Amino acid sequence: MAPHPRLPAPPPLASLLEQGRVALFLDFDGTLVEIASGPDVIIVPERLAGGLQRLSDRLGGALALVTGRSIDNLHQFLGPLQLHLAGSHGGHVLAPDEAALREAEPLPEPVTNALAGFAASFGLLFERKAHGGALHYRARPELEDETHSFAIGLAEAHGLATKAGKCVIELVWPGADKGGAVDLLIGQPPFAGAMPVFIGDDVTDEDGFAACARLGGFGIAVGERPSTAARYSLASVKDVHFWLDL
Ligand SMILES: O=P(O)(O)OC[C@H]1O[C@H](O[C@H]2O[C@H](CO)[C@@H](O)[C@H](O)[C@H]2O)[C@H](O)[C@@H](O)[C@@H]1O
Repeated sequence: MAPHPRLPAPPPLASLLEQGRVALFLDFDGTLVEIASGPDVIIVPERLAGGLQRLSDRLGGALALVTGRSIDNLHQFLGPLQLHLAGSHGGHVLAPDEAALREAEPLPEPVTNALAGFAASFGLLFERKAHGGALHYRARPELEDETHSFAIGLAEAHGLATKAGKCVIELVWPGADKGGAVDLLIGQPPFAGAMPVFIGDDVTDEDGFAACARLGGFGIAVGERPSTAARYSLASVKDVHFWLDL
């Protein structure tokens, strides 16, 4: 992938750490693992979980994964993790000992049924999550507009919110966003006082970039998607792994 057209590469992590403590907030899909044709067929490097754990130790525990996936789903791919985890776009946040820092409810059943029904009718993939539900149209990109209209209408009818991403639109509870996860975690002991840095590839990561900038840190956008709130960029998942020394 070509380098980001507008944003420079970040300074090396080692040089940031020479200046003071750093807290890292890492998106998962498209940042730590390559985008694949569906949520269940991603390829997770064997060394990834161990590498994240070592990086967290290097940062004194100031590392969190902040993902749109549910935390259970993340565990299926990475195994048990002694890390802070924010799933469902920040709607559900756990400390390393699994104490809940933020909890969320499942979506109402009629909403889940409506999403599943729409997916079945149009040949889309419905991803059922603990605290949300996603319609994936990667296999039928021509249905983007129709899928978005349906999801937005359904969300409005039930007082819910939507999150749009790469070939996906999801229904979530209002207030779930990655910036909120950063705001919550930066008040926790391993993160407090450290410079926050958020790395992500998708639209939903912009809230995380903006929160870090507001808190004196910055965002790093991954890939070619133009970012409005990041200060730096890295071209690919491979470059993220290199920058993090995973
Ligand atoms: O916040 P993230 O960790 O980036 O999660 C965002 C969504 O990622 C997953 O969907 C995306 O990745 C899939 C696998 O590569 C891809 O097939 C899909 O098109 C992408 O949108 C995940 O399935 C969602 O639940 C996450 O919200």
